[in-house]
Amino acid sequence: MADHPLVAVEHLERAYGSFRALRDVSFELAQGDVLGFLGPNGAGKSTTMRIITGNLAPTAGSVRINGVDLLADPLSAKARLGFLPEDPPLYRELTVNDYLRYCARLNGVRGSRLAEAVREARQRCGLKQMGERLIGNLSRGFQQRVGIAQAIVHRPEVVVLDEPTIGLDPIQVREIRELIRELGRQHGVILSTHILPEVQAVCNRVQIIHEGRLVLSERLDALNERMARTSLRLSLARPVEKTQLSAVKGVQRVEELGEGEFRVHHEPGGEPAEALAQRAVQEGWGLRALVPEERSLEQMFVDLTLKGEAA
Ligand SMILES: Nc1ncnc2c1ncn2[C@@H]1O[C@H](COP(=O)(O)OP(=O)(O)OP(=O)(O)O)[C@@H](O)[C@H]1O
Repeated sequence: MADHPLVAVEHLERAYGSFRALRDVSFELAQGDVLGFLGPNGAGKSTTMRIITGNLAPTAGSVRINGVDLLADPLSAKARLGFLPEDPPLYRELTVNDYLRYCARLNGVRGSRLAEAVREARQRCGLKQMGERLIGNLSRGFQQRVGIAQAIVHRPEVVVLDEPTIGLDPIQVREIRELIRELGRQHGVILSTHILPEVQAVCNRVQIIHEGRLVLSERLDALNERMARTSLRLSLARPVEKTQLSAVKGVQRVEELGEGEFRVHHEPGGEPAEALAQRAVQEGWGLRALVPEERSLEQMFVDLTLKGEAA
């Protein structure tokens, strides 16, 4: 089944009564992908995650997990999936080993494979020494590791993580992010989060959902390239016409921001900063500042979800 995408979502729709929470959502996840799934509150992230993990039926559309249709063959499709919900279903009164054994059995791991599966999940999640500890006595960070261990104990091809670093301290956040990167080497990972730097730290793809529609789905390296500098912020002490600035070599377009402030747009890589500085000195424009501007993921998120701009 190596030729299938790990996850293939096609034309997903979900209505709650007359409200359309998802509209024609389609995307794929490939082996090695760590996909950051972003969206403002109420955009449809949880609905999508619940459908993909087989916990909610779509109104229309299909989901295939490594080629297996989730609706037609849910048991087989779900065996290929691991899920860490926002509130992991941990049994505080069980030891880590007992809990992981229980989860492995629920996912069809039996017999001699059981002990090996639990040992491997513990090892991969940094819980090697924690097997006999009660879950209720572990720190929040270690409990989160147990939550991730239960998601991978049956060696699924796809791991879905919902807000995995919420409520952790900065050191624990770093450790869990490192673990997610590590998971990406052996599984396809879908990571739902509100934390944009988290996406930049661990994901190779990013997807933004807004009002039930995907408004961005892109590789992070391509997105970073697109967000690379394409404008300069220029501040001048004396009055200057926009046309004088547009005439400088390399300038594509000029926005007047008021009080001697301008945004000067240019081609990626074709920065006209030097030419502008020279002209400002020659013409006595009173150059106060000339600073490259970068579009951040946060800026793009705001543009797409607040202002409804195209990316
Ligand atoms: N059972 C339900 N009945 C009616 N409307 C619902 C139901 N579940 C979700 N919705 C609505 O569907 C939309 C999408 O909800 P969803 O929980 O998927 O959003 P989300 O992106 O996960 O938001 P958040 O980040 O706040 O969890 C929201 O407008 C929500 O109010």
